[in-house]
Amino acid sequence: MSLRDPDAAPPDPSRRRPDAVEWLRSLFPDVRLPPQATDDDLRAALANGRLLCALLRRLLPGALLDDATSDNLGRFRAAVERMGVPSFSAYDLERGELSAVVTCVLALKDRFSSRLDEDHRSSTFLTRCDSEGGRRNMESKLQRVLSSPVMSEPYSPSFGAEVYSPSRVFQPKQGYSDLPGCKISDLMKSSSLERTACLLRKVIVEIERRISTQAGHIRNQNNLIKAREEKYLSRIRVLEALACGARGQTHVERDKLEGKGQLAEDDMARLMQYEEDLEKDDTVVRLTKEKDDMVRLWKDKEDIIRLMKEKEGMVNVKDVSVEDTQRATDESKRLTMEKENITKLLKEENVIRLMKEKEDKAAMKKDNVEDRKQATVEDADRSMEEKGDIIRLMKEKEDYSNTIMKLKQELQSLRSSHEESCKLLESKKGDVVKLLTDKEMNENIILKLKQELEATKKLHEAQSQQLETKAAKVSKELEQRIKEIELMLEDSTKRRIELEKSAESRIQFWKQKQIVVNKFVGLQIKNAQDLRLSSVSIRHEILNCQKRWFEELAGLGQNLKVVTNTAEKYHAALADNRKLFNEIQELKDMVFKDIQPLIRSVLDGYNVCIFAYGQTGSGKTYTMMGPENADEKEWGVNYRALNDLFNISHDRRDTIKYELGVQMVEIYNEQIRDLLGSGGSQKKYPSYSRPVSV
Ligand SMILES: Nc1ncnc2c1ncn2[C@@H]1O[C@H](COP(=O)(O)OP(=O)(O)OP(=O)(O)O)[C@@H](O)[C@H]1O
Repeated sequence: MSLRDPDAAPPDPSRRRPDAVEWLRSLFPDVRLPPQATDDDLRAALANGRLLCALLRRLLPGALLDDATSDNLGRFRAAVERMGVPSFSAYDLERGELSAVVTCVLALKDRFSSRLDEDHRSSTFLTRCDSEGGRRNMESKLQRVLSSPVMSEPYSPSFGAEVYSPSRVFQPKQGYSDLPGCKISDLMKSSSLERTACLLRKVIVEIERRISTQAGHIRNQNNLIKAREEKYLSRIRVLEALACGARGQTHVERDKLEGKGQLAEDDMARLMQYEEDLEKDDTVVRLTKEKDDMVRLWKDKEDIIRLMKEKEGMVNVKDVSVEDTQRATDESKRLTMEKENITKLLKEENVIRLMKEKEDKAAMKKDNVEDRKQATVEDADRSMEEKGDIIRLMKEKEDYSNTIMKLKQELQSLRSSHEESCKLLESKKGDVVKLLTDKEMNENIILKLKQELEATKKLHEAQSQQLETKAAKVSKELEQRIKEIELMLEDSTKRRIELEKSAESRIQFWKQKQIVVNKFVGLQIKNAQDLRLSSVSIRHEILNCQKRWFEELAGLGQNLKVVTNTAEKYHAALADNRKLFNEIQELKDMVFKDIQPLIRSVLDGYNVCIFAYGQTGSGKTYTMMGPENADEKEWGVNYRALNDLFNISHDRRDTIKYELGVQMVEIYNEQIRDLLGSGGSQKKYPSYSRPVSV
């Protein structure tokens, strides 16, 4: 913890923002913050709160407890408020004055800047000690220990020089003092439990060291107070002696004056007054007061010694409770009060004694006044000279009084400083009690860890025993296996020899077989050569055949060309025929007009025959019937003839009644077939020599 000199002058207000900016830049070199940053620059850098959170994480890992909140600024402000560092409002950072923010940053700097240096040294040490993956874990544990109340230094000027250094935590003591650094590193690497125990042991050592340092400080202060006390006691003794000497001398002078009886009445009265003044002089009172002061000093000393003893007792024995301390304090107060009462009584006794002495002296004075008057007159001249001596002594007395006043002031200042020391001791007492409770807690933790370590050790021993037995068993098995393997090796050697022998015989066999195969191969080569010759002749024959086939194919191609030409000619002829036939068909009304008188002669009783003749597909049926679904214009000769006959019979119906009958036959393959009769298709006529009537 950084300690600030309370007497140091406050920082220059104009330097506050640059100081804060410089510090932030030194901690976070990558942050976008120019050296001469303005308020706006600083506001922009700190606005989202990330830099502030990073700063707090760097200064005190684990300070940001409220991780559930996503508001970085809120987390930072809550953390600094918990730490007792002056905080600021969100408005200050957004739009308001930045002085509160700068104050907060500088307060953190004051508190943690020296710790950062130590952390740097600590991280260097840790890097040296442990380069494994567990180093981070170790660092975090160490940081937790460093940030615990046990390890935090009390904020006291007397401990300013005892700034905590993490490297001192690992400074071995007692059982580890003879271990080198690498050994400690090995210890730390050995296991996490041992490492934790080692770390806690070192923490305890550090706590003990601090307590002993505090005890040393208190002892030194006690010695200092004791030395001062002795010095002032000796001074008081000297002053007391001087005061007694001055009083005795005054008495002697007065006795001389009275004895001579040479002083006048007023001189006598002055002397009496002087004596009374002497009696009333506050020297005795002052001395008594100083004595009281001394008594108080003794009391304070005893308190300090008692506190020291209590603290040492607490440090060494560790079993003095707070209740015992309170009881001892009450006892001490009671003793002090009794002592004060005794001192008061003593003072009263002294006063009574002094008053008695004064009364005795006054009585003696009255008895001897007459004698003294005479003696005073005789010694009047000498008394004048001695009066000068008295004045000198009075001056000396005043000097002594001044000295006593100065000493008194010094005593007062000493007392105030002593009271401050007492207050400091009281505050330290609280710290020591806190340290002791922390120590007890740590001791409990260590005890638990020790127990765990013991349990782990036992488990480890049991496991190691199991492993040893297992290893012994495995070694036995391995020995047996080696023996078996040796036997197998012997067998394999024998087998190898046998195999070599059999291989030799087989080689002989294969050599003979090779000769036979060589002969067979020679024969096969010869056959292959013959086959090659025959294949050459066959190839020649195939080539000849191919040649012949190509010639035949060429002849066939020419024939095909002839056929194609013929077919083309045929198709052309067919088209010409069709053309001619169509021309003939166009002349078919014309045909019916030619045969119409012949057909009408049937009505006059004549037999008529219309006979179509031609090759197949030449259009005989078409000429006689016409096309299918033909209209009147397309009718063939038959339809036209019948239509004409029906029209004539219809025209002649008044005069002549005609009966018309139809018969259809087919002549095919020289057979006549009735097409309209039932089962006519089966009815065949033997010949068509008989005339057919239509
Ligand atoms: N003048 C024409 N105009 C159009 N098509 C025709 C003509 N003459 C014949 N045809 C057609 O030619 C084809 C053969 O004609 P059709 O049957 O009359 O010949 P066919 O001499 O009676 O044959 P078959 O002796 O084998 O009975 C038919 O499909 C017919 O329609």
